[in-house]
Amino acid sequence: MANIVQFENVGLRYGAGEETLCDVSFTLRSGQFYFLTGASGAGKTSLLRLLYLAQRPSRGIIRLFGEDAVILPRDRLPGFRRRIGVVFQDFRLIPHLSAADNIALPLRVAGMAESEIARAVREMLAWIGLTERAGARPATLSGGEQQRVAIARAVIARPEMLVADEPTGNVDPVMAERLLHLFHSLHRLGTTVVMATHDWHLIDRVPGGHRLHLDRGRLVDPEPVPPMPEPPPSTLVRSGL
Ligand SMILES: Nc1ncnc2c1ncn2[C@@H]1O[C@H](COP(=O)(O)OP(=O)(O)OP(=O)(O)O)[C@@H](O)[C@H]1O
Repeated sequence: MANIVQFENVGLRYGAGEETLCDVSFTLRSGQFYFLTGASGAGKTSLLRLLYLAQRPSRGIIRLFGEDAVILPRDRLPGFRRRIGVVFQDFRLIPHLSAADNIALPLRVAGMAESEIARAVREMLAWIGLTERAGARPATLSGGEQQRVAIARAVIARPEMLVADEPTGNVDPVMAERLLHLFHSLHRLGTTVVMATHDWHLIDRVPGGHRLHLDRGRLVDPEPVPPMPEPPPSTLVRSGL
């Protein structure tokens, strides 16, 4: 199995002061599912930004698709970025475009014929269960619906790697489960998935999934996933249990 990403002693410093990421080294293998965990402020978004080439490291080596990504000339960045689908924490859907046009965006940028785009978008809308909302603007969609549109846009051009920053952060547990199912189905098709999450219990839902854990900017051995908390006693009384 090929290595798709290699970080060696990567450090990232924003301005002066402490490094936000320090001596981060890991390898991601093609076709695997990775969870990136860590407390708020541990550096998850920063690490993902290095991964999808939105940010260069302050030091260290990053190899992406077998090439040195740190010294990659600027004109080769777009080609590399097209191989990576990104689901942003805040969705970043274009407000004046419909759900269908948001999803179509990567294919339009790539210059695909409109008839092919229409077919691919139809398939994507069906896959995310939003066929009926094809013409809706993002502001009229629920958080979970916007999230699914963002996922469809990230994967429509069949990226080799999908990077998602807290994709289940703003949705209820049922929607979180559905979104995870979408990611899992992509993983089964061979896409490498990297998902930052606070939701430790999602990790149990992906058999064979790997975990990278950040603690204040350093990758450390993850502690075991804590058991699901008991409901507060008042709910038990109310439900007569
Ligand atoms: N552009 C930036 N300029 C300066 N500092 C930044 C910048 N982006 C992030 N930081 C700082 O880097 C640290 C790590 O932030 P980051 O967003 O990577 O953490 P995170 O683990 O993703 O947090 P969360 O779970 O809350 O999203 C924080 O202290 C943050 O304030």
